[in-house]
Amino acid sequence: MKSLRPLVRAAALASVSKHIDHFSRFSPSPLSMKHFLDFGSVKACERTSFKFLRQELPVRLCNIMKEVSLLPDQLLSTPSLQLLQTCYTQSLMEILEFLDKNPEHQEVLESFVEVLENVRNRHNEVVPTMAQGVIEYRQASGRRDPVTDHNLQYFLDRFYTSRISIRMLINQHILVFNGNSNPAHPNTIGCIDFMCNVTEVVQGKNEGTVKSPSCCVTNNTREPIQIPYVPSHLFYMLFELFKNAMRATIETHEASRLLPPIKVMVVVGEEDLSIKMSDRGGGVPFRKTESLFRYMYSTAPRASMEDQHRTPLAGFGYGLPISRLYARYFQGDLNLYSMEGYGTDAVLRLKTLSTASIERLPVFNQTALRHYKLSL
Ligand SMILES: O=C(O)CCCOc1c(F)cc(-c2c(C(=O)NCc3ccc(C(=O)O)cc3)noc2-c2cc(Cl)c(O)cc2O)cc1F
Repeated sequence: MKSLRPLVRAAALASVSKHIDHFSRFSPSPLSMKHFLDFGSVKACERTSFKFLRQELPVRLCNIMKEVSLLPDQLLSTPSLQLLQTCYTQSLMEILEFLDKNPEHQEVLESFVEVLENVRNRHNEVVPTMAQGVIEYRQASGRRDPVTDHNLQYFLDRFYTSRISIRMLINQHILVFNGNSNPAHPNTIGCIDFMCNVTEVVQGKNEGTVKSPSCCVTNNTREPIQIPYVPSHLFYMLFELFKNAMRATIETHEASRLLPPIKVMVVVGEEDLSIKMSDRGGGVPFRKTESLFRYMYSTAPRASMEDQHRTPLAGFGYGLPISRLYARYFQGDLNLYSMEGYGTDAVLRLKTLSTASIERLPVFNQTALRHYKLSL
Protein backbone atom coordinates (compact mmCIF):
# COMPACT_ATOMS: atom_id res chain seq x y z
CA MET A 1 0.00 0.00 0.00
CA LYS A 2 1.59 3.28 -1.02
CA SER A 3 2.21 5.65 1.86
CA LEU A 4 -0.72 8.00 2.25
CA ARG A 5 1.67 10.76 3.30
CA PRO A 6 2.25 12.22 -0.22
CA LEU A 7 -1.48 12.07 -0.92
CA VAL A 8 -2.35 13.74 2.37
CA ARG A 9 0.31 16.39 1.76
CA ALA A 10 -0.98 17.03 -1.75
CA ALA A 11 -4.55 17.34 -0.46
CA ALA A 12 -3.47 19.72 2.30
CA LEU A 13 -1.51 21.87 -0.17
CA ALA A 14 -4.49 21.98 -2.55
CA SER A 15 -6.72 23.06 0.35
CA VAL A 16 -4.23 25.72 1.45
CA SER A 17 -3.89 27.23 -2.04
CA LYS A 18 -7.70 27.40 -2.24
CA HIS A 19 -7.74 29.36 1.03
CA ILE A 20 -4.88 31.61 -0.10
CA ASP A 21 -6.73 32.42 -3.34
CA HIS A 22 -9.92 33.13 -1.40
CA PHE A 23 -8.54 35.36 1.36
CA SER A 24 -6.03 37.18 -0.87
CA ARG A 25 -9.01 38.55 -2.82
CA PHE A 26 -9.91 40.65 0.23
CA SER A 27 -7.93 43.81 0.97
CA PRO A 28 -6.53 44.17 4.49
CA SER A 29 -8.52 46.60 6.68
CA PRO A 30 -6.21 49.34 8.06
CA LEU A 31 -6.92 50.28 11.68
CA SER A 32 -6.11 53.65 13.25
CA MET A 33 -4.33 54.17 16.56
CA LYS A 34 -7.63 55.67 17.78
CA HIS A 35 -9.43 52.45 16.84
CA PHE A 36 -6.86 50.36 18.75
CA LEU A 37 -7.26 52.64 21.79
CA ASP A 38 -11.07 52.83 21.71
CA PHE A 39 -11.37 49.15 21.07
CA GLY A 40 -8.89 48.15 23.75
CA SER A 41 -10.34 50.41 26.42
CA VAL A 42 -13.48 49.89 28.47
CA LYS A 43 -15.46 48.98 25.35
CA ALA A 44 -13.16 46.02 24.73
CA CYS A 45 -15.17 43.02 23.61
CA GLU A 46 -13.23 39.81 23.12
CA ARG A 47 -15.94 38.24 20.95
CA THR A 48 -15.89 41.16 18.55
CA SER A 49 -12.09 41.11 18.38
CA PHE A 50 -12.14 37.33 17.85
CA LYS A 51 -14.64 37.61 14.95
CA PHE A 52 -12.59 40.40 13.35
CA LEU A 53 -9.21 38.64 13.70
CA ARG A 54 -10.28 35.19 12.46
CA GLN A 55 -11.05 36.94 9.16
CA GLU A 56 -8.46 39.76 9.11
CA LEU A 57 -5.41 37.68 10.05
CA PRO A 58 -6.02 35.19 7.18
CA VAL A 59 -6.54 38.16 4.84
CA ARG A 60 -3.20 39.71 5.83
CA LEU A 61 -1.38 36.37 5.83
CA CYS A 62 -2.77 35.36 2.42
CA ASN A 63 -2.12 38.74 0.80
CA ILE A 64 1.59 38.47 1.58
CA MET A 65 1.72 34.70 0.94
CA LYS A 66 0.43 35.45 -2.56
CA GLU A 67 3.35 37.81 -3.10
CA VAL A 68 5.81 35.28 -1.68
CA SER A 69 4.51 32.72 -4.18
CA LEU A 70 5.41 35.11 -7.04
CA LEU A 71 9.08 35.33 -6.07
CA PRO A 72 11.60 33.75 -8.45
CA ASP A 73 12.00 29.99 -8.12
CA GLN A 74 15.68 30.36 -7.25
CA LEU A 75 14.62 32.31 -4.14
CA LEU A 76 11.50 30.28 -3.38
CA SER A 77 13.46 27.03 -3.57
CA THR A 78 15.96 28.06 -0.90
CA PRO A 79 15.62 26.12 2.36
CA SER A 80 14.88 29.38 4.20
CA LEU A 81 11.93 30.33 1.98
CA GLN A 82 10.60 26.77 2.13
CA LEU A 83 10.73 27.04 5.93
CA LEU A 84 8.96 30.42 5.84
CA GLN A 85 6.17 29.14 3.58
CA THR A 86 5.62 26.17 5.90
CA CYS A 87 5.54 28.53 8.89
CA TYR A 88 2.96 30.85 7.29
CA THR A 89 0.87 27.93 6.01
CA GLN A 90 0.78 26.29 9.43
CA SER A 91 -0.27 29.55 11.10
CA LEU A 92 -2.96 30.17 8.49
CA MET A 93 -4.47 26.69 8.93
CA GLU A 94 -4.49 27.02 12.73
CA ILE A 95 -6.39 30.33 12.56
CA LEU A 96 -8.82 29.03 9.91
CA GLU A 97 -9.85 26.32 12.37
CA PHE A 98 -11.79 29.08 14.22
CA LEU A 99 -13.93 30.20 11.26
CA ASP A 100 -16.78 27.91 12.31
CA LYS A 101 -16.27 28.13 16.08
CA ASN A 102 -18.86 29.75 18.34
CA PRO A 103 -17.60 33.03 19.88
CA GLU A 104 -20.16 32.68 22.66
CA HIS A 105 -18.13 29.79 24.11
CA GLN A 106 -15.43 31.03 26.51
CA GLU A 107 -13.21 28.02 25.78
CA VAL A 108 -13.16 29.02 22.10
CA LEU A 109 -11.92 32.50 23.02
CA GLU A 110 -9.28 31.10 25.37
CA SER A 111 -8.11 28.59 22.77
CA PHE A 112 -7.85 31.40 20.20
CA VAL A 113 -5.49 33.39 22.47
CA GLU A 114 -3.31 30.28 22.86
CA VAL A 115 -3.19 29.78 19.08
CA LEU A 116 -2.22 33.45 18.59
CA GLU A 117 0.59 33.06 21.12
CA ASN A 118 1.84 29.99 19.22
CA VAL A 119 1.65 31.87 15.91
CA ARG A 120 3.58 34.84 17.35
CA ASN A 121 6.30 32.56 18.72
CA ARG A 122 6.50 30.54 15.49
CA HIS A 123 7.17 33.76 13.58
CA ASN A 124 9.83 35.13 15.93
CA GLU A 125 12.70 34.28 13.57
CA VAL A 126 11.05 35.32 10.29
CA VAL A 127 13.32 38.36 9.72
CA PRO A 128 16.68 36.54 9.97
CA THR A 129 15.22 33.54 8.09
CA MET A 130 14.18 35.77 5.18
CA ALA A 131 17.59 37.47 5.35
CA GLN A 132 19.26 34.07 5.07
CA GLY A 133 17.04 33.24 2.09
CA VAL A 134 18.14 36.41 0.30
CA ILE A 135 21.81 35.54 0.95
CA GLU A 136 21.26 32.00 -0.43
CA TYR A 137 19.46 33.48 -3.45
CA ARG A 138 22.22 35.98 -4.15
CA GLN A 139 24.90 33.32 -3.81
CA ALA A 140 22.97 30.93 -6.10
CA SER A 141 22.09 33.51 -8.76
CA GLY A 142 25.56 35.10 -8.68
CA ARG A 143 24.69 38.17 -10.74
CA ARG A 144 23.44 41.31 -9.05
CA ASP A 145 21.40 43.61 -11.27
CA PRO A 146 19.64 46.82 -10.24
CA VAL A 147 16.20 45.67 -11.42
CA THR A 148 16.36 42.53 -9.29
CA ASP A 149 17.64 44.51 -6.31
CA HIS A 150 14.89 47.12 -6.76
CA ASN A 151 12.13 44.53 -6.94
CA LEU A 152 13.57 42.60 -4.02
CA GLN A 153 13.63 45.84 -1.97
CA TYR A 154 9.98 46.42 -2.94
CA PHE A 155 9.01 42.93 -1.82
CA LEU A 156 10.99 43.02 1.45
CA ASP A 157 9.50 46.40 2.46
CA ARG A 158 6.02 44.90 1.96
CA PHE A 159 6.87 41.57 3.57
CA TYR A 160 8.28 43.15 6.75
CA THR A 161 5.46 45.73 6.92
CA SER A 162 2.94 42.89 6.69
CA ARG A 163 4.75 41.11 9.52
CA ILE A 164 4.74 44.28 11.68
CA SER A 165 0.98 44.66 11.14
CA ILE A 166 0.16 41.00 11.88
CA ARG A 167 2.17 41.10 15.10
CA MET A 168 0.45 44.37 16.08
CA LEU A 169 -3.01 42.76 15.77
CA ILE A 170 -1.91 39.60 17.60
CA ASN A 171 -0.16 41.46 20.43
CA GLN A 172 -3.11 43.79 20.97
CA HIS A 173 -5.59 40.91 21.26
CA ILE A 174 -3.34 38.85 23.57
CA LEU A 175 -2.40 41.77 25.83
CA VAL A 176 -5.90 43.28 26.03
CA PHE A 177 -7.71 40.00 26.65
CA ASN A 178 -5.23 37.87 28.55
CA GLY A 179 -6.56 39.47 31.71
CA ASN A 180 -3.27 40.87 33.01
CA SER A 181 -3.36 44.63 33.47
CA ASN A 182 0.11 46.10 33.68
CA PRO A 183 0.44 48.02 37.01
CA ALA A 184 3.94 49.16 36.09
CA HIS A 185 2.56 50.87 32.97
CA PRO A 186 -0.95 52.17 33.81
CA ASN A 187 -1.13 54.18 30.56
CA THR A 188 -0.95 51.15 28.30
CA ILE A 189 -3.72 49.59 26.26
CA GLY A 190 -2.27 46.41 24.86
CA CYS A 191 1.13 47.37 23.43
CA ILE A 192 0.15 51.02 23.09
CA ASP A 193 1.05 53.71 25.60
CA PHE A 194 -1.66 56.32 25.13
CA MET A 195 0.55 58.91 26.83
CA CYS A 196 3.91 57.90 25.39
CA ASN A 197 6.39 60.55 26.57
CA VAL A 198 8.61 60.76 23.50
CA THR A 199 11.32 62.88 25.13
CA GLU A 200 11.66 60.41 28.00
CA VAL A 201 11.98 57.52 25.55
CA VAL A 202 14.70 59.47 23.71
CA GLN A 203 16.58 60.21 26.94
CA GLY A 204 16.26 56.64 28.09
CA LYS A 205 18.17 55.58 24.99
CA ASN A 206 21.22 57.44 25.91
CA GLU A 207 22.41 55.49 28.90
CA GLY A 208 25.98 56.72 29.09
CA THR A 209 28.63 54.18 28.26
CA VAL A 210 32.39 54.56 28.16
CA LYS A 211 33.42 57.13 25.52
CA SER A 212 29.95 57.42 24.09
CA PRO A 213 29.18 60.91 22.81
CA SER A 214 27.10 62.97 25.17
CA CYS A 215 23.58 63.72 24.06
CA CYS A 216 21.34 66.66 24.69
CA VAL A 217 17.64 66.72 24.07
CA THR A 218 15.63 69.87 23.47
CA ASN A 219 11.87 70.28 23.11
CA ASN A 220 9.88 73.05 21.50
CA THR A 221 7.45 73.14 24.41
CA ARG A 222 7.74 73.24 28.21
CA GLU A 223 4.97 70.67 28.55
CA PRO A 224 5.81 66.96 28.15
CA ILE A 225 5.47 65.76 24.56
CA GLN A 226 3.11 62.80 24.73
CA ILE A 227 1.30 60.93 21.97
CA PRO A 228 -0.37 57.53 21.77
CA TYR A 229 2.30 55.27 20.32
CA VAL A 230 3.85 51.80 20.57
CA PRO A 231 6.91 52.26 22.82
CA SER A 232 8.64 49.14 21.48
CA HIS A 233 8.44 50.53 17.92
CA LEU A 234 9.83 53.92 19.07
CA PHE A 235 12.58 52.17 21.06
CA TYR A 236 13.62 50.11 18.01
CA MET A 237 13.88 53.19 15.77
CA LEU A 238 15.73 55.39 18.28
CA PHE A 239 18.15 52.63 19.24
CA GLU A 240 19.07 52.14 15.58
CA LEU A 241 19.60 55.87 15.02
CA PHE A 242 21.64 56.31 18.20
CA LYS A 243 23.77 53.27 17.32
CA ASN A 244 24.62 54.66 13.89
CA ALA A 245 25.21 58.22 15.11
CA MET A 246 27.50 57.01 17.90
CA ARG A 247 29.40 54.69 15.57
CA ALA A 248 30.01 57.46 13.03
CA THR A 249 31.02 59.91 15.75
CA ILE A 250 33.43 57.54 17.44
CA GLU A 251 34.98 56.34 14.14
CA THR A 252 35.43 59.91 12.90
CA HIS A 253 36.91 61.25 16.14
CA GLU A 254 38.94 58.24 17.26
CA ALA A 255 41.95 60.40 17.99
CA SER A 256 39.97 63.03 19.87
CA ARG A 257 39.69 63.00 23.62
CA LEU A 258 36.35 64.80 23.48
CA LEU A 259 33.59 63.55 21.17
CA PRO A 260 31.15 66.05 19.66
CA PRO A 261 27.69 65.57 21.19
CA ILE A 262 24.75 63.99 19.42
CA LYS A 263 21.95 66.54 19.61
CA VAL A 264 18.30 65.51 19.58
CA MET A 265 15.46 67.96 19.03
CA VAL A 266 11.86 66.91 19.66
CA VAL A 267 9.22 69.14 18.11
CA VAL A 268 5.47 68.64 18.25
CA GLY A 269 3.23 70.39 15.74
CA GLU A 270 -0.48 70.15 15.00
CA GLU A 271 0.15 67.38 12.45
CA ASP A 272 3.69 66.04 12.94
CA LEU A 273 5.83 65.06 15.87
CA SER A 274 9.43 65.33 14.63
CA ILE A 275 12.57 63.95 16.22
CA LYS A 276 15.82 65.19 14.69
CA MET A 277 19.05 63.45 15.72
CA SER A 278 22.13 65.44 14.65
CA ASP A 279 25.68 64.14 14.80
CA ARG A 280 29.08 65.28 13.57
CA GLY A 281 30.16 61.83 12.50
CA GLY A 282 31.56 62.82 9.13
CA GLY A 283 28.44 62.08 7.09
CA VAL A 284 28.17 59.98 3.93
CA PRO A 285 28.09 61.15 0.30
CA PHE A 286 24.58 62.23 -0.75
CA ARG A 287 24.76 59.67 -3.58
CA LYS A 288 25.05 56.87 -0.98
CA THR A 289 22.34 57.96 1.43
CA GLU A 290 19.59 55.80 -0.09
CA SER A 291 21.88 52.75 -0.03
CA LEU A 292 21.83 52.94 3.77
CA PHE A 293 18.18 51.81 3.54
CA ARG A 294 18.97 48.76 1.43
CA TYR A 295 18.56 45.29 2.91
CA MET A 296 22.21 44.47 2.72
CA TYR A 297 22.61 40.89 3.76
CA SER A 298 26.15 41.04 2.60
CA THR A 299 28.36 38.40 4.15
CA ALA A 300 31.33 39.69 2.20
CA PRO A 301 34.19 39.87 4.70
CA ARG A 302 35.87 43.26 4.79
CA ALA A 303 39.36 43.03 3.29
CA SER A 304 41.11 45.11 5.88
CA MET A 305 40.71 47.50 8.77
CA GLU A 306 41.17 50.30 6.23
CA ASP A 307 38.26 48.92 4.20
CA GLN A 308 36.23 48.64 7.38
CA HIS A 309 36.46 52.41 7.75
CA ARG A 310 35.94 53.31 4.12
CA THR A 311 33.13 50.95 3.16
CA PRO A 312 30.95 50.34 6.22
CA LEU A 313 27.89 50.61 3.99
CA ALA A 314 28.63 47.17 2.64
CA GLY A 315 27.92 45.70 6.03
CA PHE A 316 24.76 47.60 6.74
CA GLY A 317 22.22 45.38 8.51
CA TYR A 318 18.47 45.75 8.18
CA GLY A 319 17.95 47.85 11.29
CA LEU A 320 17.61 51.08 9.33
CA PRO A 321 15.21 49.90 6.58
CA ILE A 322 12.99 48.20 9.17
CA SER A 323 13.12 51.34 11.35
CA ARG A 324 11.75 53.27 8.35
CA LEU A 325 8.99 50.65 8.00
CA TYR A 326 8.01 51.11 11.66
CA ALA A 327 7.83 54.90 11.11
CA ARG A 328 5.78 54.51 7.90
CA TYR A 329 3.50 51.86 9.42
CA PHE A 330 1.52 54.58 11.28
CA GLN A 331 1.89 57.16 8.44
CA GLY A 332 5.19 58.65 9.66
CA ASP A 333 8.59 58.48 7.95
CA LEU A 334 12.34 58.38 8.50
CA ASN A 335 14.72 60.52 6.42
CA LEU A 336 18.47 61.06 6.42
CA TYR A 337 20.13 64.38 5.59
CA SER A 338 23.87 63.80 5.51
CA MET A 339 26.55 66.41 4.81
CA GLU A 340 29.67 64.55 3.74
CA GLY A 341 32.66 65.82 5.66
CA TYR A 342 30.54 67.04 8.57
CA GLY A 343 27.74 64.83 9.88
CA THR A 344 24.23 63.46 9.54
CA ASP A 345 20.74 64.55 10.59
CA ALA A 346 18.27 61.69 10.95
CA VAL A 347 14.68 62.98 11.06
CA LEU A 348 11.99 60.67 12.42
CA ARG A 349 8.40 61.89 11.87
CA LEU A 350 5.35 60.50 13.67
CA LYS A 351 1.74 61.61 13.48
CA THR A 352 0.61 63.83 16.40
CA LEU A 353 -3.03 62.75 16.24
CA SER A 354 -4.21 59.19 16.89
CA THR A 355 -6.83 59.69 14.18
CA ALA A 356 -4.07 60.28 11.62
CA SER A 357 -1.98 57.31 12.73
CA ILE A 358 -3.59 54.76 10.44
CA GLU A 359 -1.93 51.46 9.51
CA ARG A 360 -0.17 51.64 6.14
CA LEU A 361 -0.58 48.12 4.74
CA PRO A 362 0.61 46.33 1.59
CA VAL A 363 -2.30 45.17 -0.58
CA PHE A 364 -1.89 42.39 -3.16
CA ASN A 365 -3.47 43.88 -6.30
CA GLN A 366 -2.72 44.48 -9.99
CA THR A 367 -0.24 47.25 -9.16
CA ALA A 368 1.70 44.94 -6.89
CA LEU A 369 1.42 42.15 -9.44
CA ARG A 370 3.15 44.29 -12.07
CA HIS A 371 6.22 44.50 -9.85
CA TYR A 372 6.48 40.73 -9.88
CA LYS A 373 5.72 40.33 -13.56
CA LEU A 374 9.04 42.09 -14.16
CA SER A 375 11.99 39.84 -13.70
CA LEU A 376 12.79 39.66 -10.01
O1 LIG B 1 25.80 46.94 11.44
C1 LIG B 1 24.74 47.55 11.28
O2 LIG B 1 23.61 47.10 11.43
C2 LIG B 1 24.77 48.97 10.85
C3 LIG B 1 26.15 49.45 10.59
C4 LIG B 1 25.99 50.94 10.38
O3 LIG B 1 27.19 51.43 9.95
C5 LIG B 1 27.22 52.83 9.71
C6 LIG B 1 27.04 53.73 10.74
F1 LIG B 1 26.81 53.26 11.98
C7 LIG B 1 27.16 55.10 10.52
C8 LIG B 1 27.42 55.53 9.21
C9 LIG B 1 27.56 56.95 8.95
C10 LIG B 1 28.68 57.62 8.41
C11 LIG B 1 29.97 57.08 7.97
O4 LIG B 1 30.28 55.94 8.20
N1 LIG B 1 30.74 57.95 7.28
C12 LIG B 1 32.05 57.49 6.74
C13 LIG B 1 31.86 57.10 5.29
C14 LIG B 1 32.23 57.99 4.29
C15 LIG B 1 32.11 57.57 2.96
C16 LIG B 1 31.57 56.33 2.65
C17 LIG B 1 31.48 55.89 1.24
O5 LIG B 1 31.92 56.66 0.38
O6 LIG B 1 30.96 54.75 1.02
C18 LIG B 1 31.17 55.48 3.67
C19 LIG B 1 31.28 55.88 4.99
N2 LIG B 1 28.39 58.91 8.35
O7 LIG B 1 27.14 59.10 8.80
C20 LIG B 1 26.64 57.93 9.19
C21 LIG B 1 25.31 57.80 9.79
C22 LIG B 1 24.41 56.91 9.25
C23 LIG B 1 23.14 56.83 9.81
CL1 LIG B 1 21.98 55.75 9.15
C24 LIG B 1 22.78 57.62 10.91
O8 LIG B 1 21.54 57.51 11.42
C25 LIG B 1 23.70 58.50 11.46
C26 LIG B 1 24.97 58.61 10.90
O9 LIG B 1 25.90 59.46 11.40
C27 LIG B 1 27.54 54.64 8.17
C28 LIG B 1 27.43 53.28 8.44
F2 LIG B 1 27.50 52.36 7.46
